[in-house]
Amino acid sequence: MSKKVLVLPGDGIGPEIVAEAVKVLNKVNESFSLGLELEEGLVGGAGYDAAGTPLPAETLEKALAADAILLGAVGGPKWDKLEDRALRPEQGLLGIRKNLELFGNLRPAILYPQLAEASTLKAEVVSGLDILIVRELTGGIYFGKPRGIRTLENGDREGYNTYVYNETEIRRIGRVAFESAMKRNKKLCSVDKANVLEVTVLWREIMEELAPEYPEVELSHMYVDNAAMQLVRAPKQFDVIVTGNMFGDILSDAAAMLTGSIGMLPSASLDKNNKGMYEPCHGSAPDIAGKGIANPLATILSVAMMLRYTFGEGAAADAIEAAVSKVLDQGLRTGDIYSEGMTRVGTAEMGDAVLAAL
Ligand SMILES: NC(=O)C1=CN([C@@H]2O[C@H](COP(=O)(O)OP(=O)(O)OC[C@H]3O[C@@H](n4cnc5c(N)ncnc54)[C@H](O)[C@@H]3O)[C@@H](O)[C@H]2O)C=CC1
Ligand SMILES: CC(C)CC(=O)C(=O)O
Ligand SMILES: [Mg+2]
Repeated sequence: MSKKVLVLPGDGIGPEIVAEAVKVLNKVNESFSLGLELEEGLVGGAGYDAAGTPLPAETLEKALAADAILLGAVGGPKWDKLEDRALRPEQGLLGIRKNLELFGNLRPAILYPQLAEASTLKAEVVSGLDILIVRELTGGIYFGKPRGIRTLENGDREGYNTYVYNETEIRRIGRVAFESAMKRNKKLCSVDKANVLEVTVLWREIMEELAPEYPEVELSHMYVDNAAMQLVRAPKQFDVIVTGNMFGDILSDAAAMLTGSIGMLPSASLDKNNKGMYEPCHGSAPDIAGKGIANPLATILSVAMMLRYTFGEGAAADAIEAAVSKVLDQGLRTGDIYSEGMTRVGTAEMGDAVLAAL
């Protein structure tokens, strides 16, 4: 069986954090004899600069041929002035997600006990936090048509997007969420805005329709505004959350802070066969790019998810997660998770420490 990994560093801090994750991947590849073959590609602003498009044909070809993709992040101010939005770096990322049908986005928010001080919430509210946000990733308002900016007859300009989901899309992400809940604490909260948006009335109906197939799972529903509040009030009431593309994007950034930093949140974006793209939940962080201070742990933990979900290499994944825990035990902290008395380290030092802990 081929085991190809495509590495797409992208923009901003992307290349810095991916370099550390690749060191870790190479190390476990060797020590666990995983037989992975790595190759690199260009995406996002890097793709645009080299080939005039955020998703060069060669990158898409490599992505389709790969079993897994490791991505850093895309985008940044350098490309913000592009008038044609189809050429923005983010479209390269969305293009991969759509072309590869990576509809199932798993975003675990886990608080490492060593980081209780770094969480925005009090220790008693977050200790032991381990929740999973299941976000639909290839539909909803990020992809719905029509979309654009048009000029009306009166000369006013109008921006518009379409929030649409068909039942097939809802059912398949619903199944991912129910299956995840079955493997965890059998508690699933579906987040929507069914008091206002018909698309989420259908979302709620389909979740209810699926529920009898998973009688052990306790299904509840919550409006997204309340869910945002509950996440920062009492996050441990949740186990698995399932929601649409945009709500999941927003809620997962909020959940990140419960774990200390967005630099701690990994993700898996899976197709129906568990082929996947793995990336940190954060963006290209232009404000700290090039300074060597970004936290590489979300990307390193994304490698662990890749080994577990796509390659079924649980032991290698466990080893990476244990190594991350060990460096936190050693008191090493990048700036985003720093608290008094700890040792402040840069991106490469953190990566090297994980490598040594392996
Ligand atoms: N998956 C992707 O490639 C994503 C790309 N973006 C793009 O990234 C660019 C910047 O977007 P922002 O809204 O600023 O979000 P961002 O996630 O890049 O940054 C938000 C804040 O978090 C900090 N941060 C993020 N990752 C960090 C890390 N690993 N270590 C330490 N601090 C970290 C940043 O320094 C910044 O203060 C934009 O072009 C945006 O479109 C945004 C989100 C996801
Ligand atoms: C292009 C965006 C949808 C990326 C993002 O913010 C995310 O996936 O979390
Ligand atoms: Mg996001």
